[in-house]
Amino acid sequence: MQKHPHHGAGPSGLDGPPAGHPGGHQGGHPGGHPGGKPGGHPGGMVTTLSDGTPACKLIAWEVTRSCNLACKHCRAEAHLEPYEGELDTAEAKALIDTFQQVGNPIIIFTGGDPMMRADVYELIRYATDKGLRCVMSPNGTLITPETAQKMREAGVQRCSISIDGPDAQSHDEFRGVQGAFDASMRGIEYLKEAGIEFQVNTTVTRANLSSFKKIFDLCEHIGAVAWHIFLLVPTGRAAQLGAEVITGQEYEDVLNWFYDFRKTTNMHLKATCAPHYYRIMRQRAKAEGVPVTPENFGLDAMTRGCLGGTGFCFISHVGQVQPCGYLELDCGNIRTTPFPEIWRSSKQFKQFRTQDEYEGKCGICEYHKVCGGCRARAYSMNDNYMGEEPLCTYIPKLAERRKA
Ligand code: HEM
Ligand SMILES: C[C@H]1O[C@@H](n2cnc3c(N)ncnc32)[C@H](O)[C@@H]1O
Ligand code: MET
Ligand code: SF4
Repeated sequence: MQKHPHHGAGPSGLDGPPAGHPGGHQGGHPGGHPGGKPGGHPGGMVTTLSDGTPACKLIAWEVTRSCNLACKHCRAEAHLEPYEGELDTAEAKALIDTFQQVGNPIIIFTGGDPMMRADVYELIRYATDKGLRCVMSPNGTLITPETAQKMREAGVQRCSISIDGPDAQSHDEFRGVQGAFDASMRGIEYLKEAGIEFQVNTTVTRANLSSFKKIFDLCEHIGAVAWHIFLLVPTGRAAQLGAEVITGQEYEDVLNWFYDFRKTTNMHLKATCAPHYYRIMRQRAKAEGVPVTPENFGLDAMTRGCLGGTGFCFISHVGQVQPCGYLELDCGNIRTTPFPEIWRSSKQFKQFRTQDEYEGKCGICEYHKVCGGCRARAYSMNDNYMGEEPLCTYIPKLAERRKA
């Protein structure tokens, strides 16, 4: 394997991508991507609604905010006690009834811990019966053989389990509860026994930067079908974690490592909240003379960095629609405005769909269409959700020309 010239020695002791190439590639991985996974997701082909609005491909729905963990970085500042004003079963079903008016999105039943909501299996069954692809993101500690079976019967297609350190000590320290790592690993075994596939989600911070490869190895070892990395957004409890935000250069390095890792594995690797990965992927592919086509890069060739408001949205525990969970922007509430109307007409969503509305570098960048910058970081770090991505080191061609 050829190492990228600028990334031969990674940050904080990263020691390079794993050797060998077991034929892994992003292409035909049977992962649950919006946009048409092989043999699944019928709505994947819908790209535009009849009025020209982009179709919604993925919805993260916070069915409850309650959670038994106390992660240091939690955007939701989730706690165990029940929250006031969560949607009841009838409201939740009425919301599900509206989803297919905006496409045929994958529904991520998230939280909090979605297992804290007693009727979650009933809701998933209801959505599955309508033909929606349903996935779930429990933290894994509460899964038992019985609940794994309930998930299976409800039609859950995949679970994400967050792992933020390569071992119990580092993971438990970050997630705020002793024993969380072992409990999540046990939960994963129960999922496997029930025949439910799982992916690992990892938030990259200064604390786990040097363990990046170890976490990758762990994901392979335990049999994850995918590894999704999230880059810390300093919001919620993470607003106090400024020192955990890595630098723009470290960020470039991590994403270059990520690009190299994908050549060595059958896991599907996806960078979420790291929109400039899609720029880096193109820069690297160009340097290697590899065209960015679905044959070579699978669905990564067709998606974009930040999907907030363009192909993705978040619905909070009380029905507030947001571009994503990390950006608490009130784009409308499903209790007062039908969800499809918010998707089509919210002022902020329309802004996200128009390059001229973007400010700073992101507004003039030639990679805009494939990146978009993290709107949540622009807001949490610089108070301007249309501002430039604070952690991008790239200087757009137009900016360079203007300087010259
Ligand atoms: C199939 C199983 C999947 C699970 C269980 C899962 C889980 C999650 C969870 C829990 C979140 C965060 C929601 C929140 O709390 O704010 C999330 C966010 C996200 N996921 Fe996934 N995901 C899955 C697949 C995918 C796929 C296939 C994609 C697509 C390309 C995707 C793209 C995203 C995006 C764009 C976000 C939003 C990040 C942001 O808020 O900026 N996910 N996912
Ligand atoms: C869906 C994923 O989002 C992660 N997550 C929770 N809070 C934050 C934050 N402030 N920044 C980035 N990721 C976060 C969870 O740890 C989970 O892995
Ligand atoms: N609790 C789940 C996790 O940590 C999903 C939501 S995180 C705000 O993965
Ligand atoms: S990040 Fe997820 S698991 Fe951790 S406290 Fe928040 S909701 Fe719970």
